[in-house]
Amino acid sequence: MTAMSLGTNTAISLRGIKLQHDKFTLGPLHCEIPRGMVTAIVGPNGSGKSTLFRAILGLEPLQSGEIEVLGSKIDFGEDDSYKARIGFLAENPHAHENSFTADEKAQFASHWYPGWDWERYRKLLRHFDVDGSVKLSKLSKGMRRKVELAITLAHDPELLLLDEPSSGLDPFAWKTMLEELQRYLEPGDRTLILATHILEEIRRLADYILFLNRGKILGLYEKDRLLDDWRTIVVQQHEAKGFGNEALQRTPGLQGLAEAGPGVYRLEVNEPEQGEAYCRSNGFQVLAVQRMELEDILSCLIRKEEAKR
Ligand SMILES: Nc1ncnc2c1ncn2[C@@H]1O[C@H](COP(=O)(O)OP(=O)(O)OP(=O)(O)O)[C@@H](O)[C@H]1O
Repeated sequence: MTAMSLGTNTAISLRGIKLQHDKFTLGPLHCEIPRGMVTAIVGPNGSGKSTLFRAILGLEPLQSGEIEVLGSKIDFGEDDSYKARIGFLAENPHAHENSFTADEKAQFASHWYPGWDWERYRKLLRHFDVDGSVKLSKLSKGMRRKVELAITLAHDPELLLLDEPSSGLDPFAWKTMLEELQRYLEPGDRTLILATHILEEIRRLADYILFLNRGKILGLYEKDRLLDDWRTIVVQQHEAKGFGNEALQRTPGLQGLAEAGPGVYRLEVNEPEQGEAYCRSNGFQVLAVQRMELEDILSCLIRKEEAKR
């Protein structure tokens, strides 16, 4: 680990990191994940979200590049004291912990984390409605998830990394989880990074969306900006001009274009005002303009990326 070199507004800096697993390559990734914010890591199955978490925790040797977390440069297998400031919830429970009860696992964690707070742990278990004296192997998947969440939150980490936190949770437990995460974020200086497929989680929690596809970062987007900027515009060509969409290919901010009927086109744009004005001034009547849902924006980004392959 080396001295502080990160800007105070950065929680994690990925500087050209690259690693390889058989046929899967993660990276090279360049990105600064903001501090004091919630970043959702979003991407299709197998895009590398869990691998990225493991790399951030120094559990994956890098082929190249470097990672800085909360001001500490990670040296694989070296000093890992920075981890006491992090809470990590893995995607799957660890089988070697099956014979422990939740309280026994918490006891173990309490020695490791200086900020451990038994009162907070017990409150979280009560709120999640789970019994800490039951062996982890005897708990249902969702119950065990709740225990793991309580243990991850009990030391009030500066940086919280959650890999698909709601996996297995029923809708009531999911709501409790959101409440607890919102409570965790209340002081305003906590950084939460979560990998998730649940769009409602992203809508409710995320400030930023880090979009991964096939081991590459497609972008780090400010969520509100993404939702404000992306629109679908449906246009119809004036008959006198004849059919053809060549002019539409040059629409400002064009991200996607499809024919929706004879002379009718559906555009996806991220410069809505300029895009609409351009269509009007190029012989198209604007039939509809609509904000896009997050899932449509994300699938458009993937389509664009796949088209490059
Ligand atoms: N230890 C490993 N050895 C070999 N391949 C691995 C290993 N870990 C991950 N992979 C491969 O790396 C790729 C990325 O996996 P990863 O679990 O990071 O994706 P993910 O985005 O978290 O997926 P999901 O959304 O399904 O959880 C996959 O192709 C996976 O098979």
